[in-house]
Amino acid sequence: MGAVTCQGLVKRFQQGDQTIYGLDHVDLTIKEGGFVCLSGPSGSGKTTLLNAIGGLDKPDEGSITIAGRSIDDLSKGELANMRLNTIGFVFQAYNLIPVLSARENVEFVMQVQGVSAAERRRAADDILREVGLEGMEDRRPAQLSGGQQQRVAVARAIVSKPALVLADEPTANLDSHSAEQLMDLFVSLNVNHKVTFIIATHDTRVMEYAQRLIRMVDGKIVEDQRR
Ligand SMILES: Nc1ncnc2c1ncn2[C@@H]1O[C@H](COP(=O)(O)OP(=O)(O)OP(=O)(O)O)[C@@H](O)[C@H]1O
Repeated sequence: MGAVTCQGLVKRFQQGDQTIYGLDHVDLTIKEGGFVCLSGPSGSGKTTLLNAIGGLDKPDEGSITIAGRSIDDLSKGELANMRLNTIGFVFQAYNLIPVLSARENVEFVMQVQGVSAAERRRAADDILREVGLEGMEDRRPAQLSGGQQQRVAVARAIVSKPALVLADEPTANLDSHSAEQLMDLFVSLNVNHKVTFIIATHDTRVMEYAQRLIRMVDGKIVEDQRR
């Protein structure tokens, strides 16, 4: 379900009178259940690639298939639906809603999906326990540490059991212990639920977990290493 195919992706950005290639003819196939890290220097196109795969930013050229379905011609509404039902996003900035508790933050997506209140609560509490936040369900983000907030963000991203998780620098603000816990959680979802992971990172601790390490430079894939 979580397979991804990118063919001939090009994304150009205009910076003054210069054209920058965020993506420069990227071809990439990731199988269902893949655990892939994107590495490369700052500005090499990792976020641009995640945004294209997640349907957040349309490439200028090329085509993308997610879970066997082309997303090239989807409307904004259809893309939003695909994100809601197929993809979990984990960003460096946790994007939690400050006035909501951890549980309410996790429930929020399910509310949009139309899940009943009782089922939402059960699923939110289950996933918060799984990420190690039992007993903290009623705390607001400001009452949690950075690592704990990141785990709420992860719980929110995975509560609906997406086929694909896209993570952009998920450990950037985490201490070693929290980073390790987060990666163990990702691996267990990958192994037990066959969730496909694509993780953009500068963090060598994260790269050690990759089945496949892709290196980008100037919008191009320059190395694709399978382990
Ligand atoms: N909205 C934008 N407008 C103009 N240029 C952009 C935009 N988004 C990205 N770029 C440019 O595209 C290139 C790729 O950026 P991208 O954010 O994908 O890199 P990255 O590998 O994720 O970097 P980092 O590791 O710093 O997060 C960079 O040169 C960046 O300046």
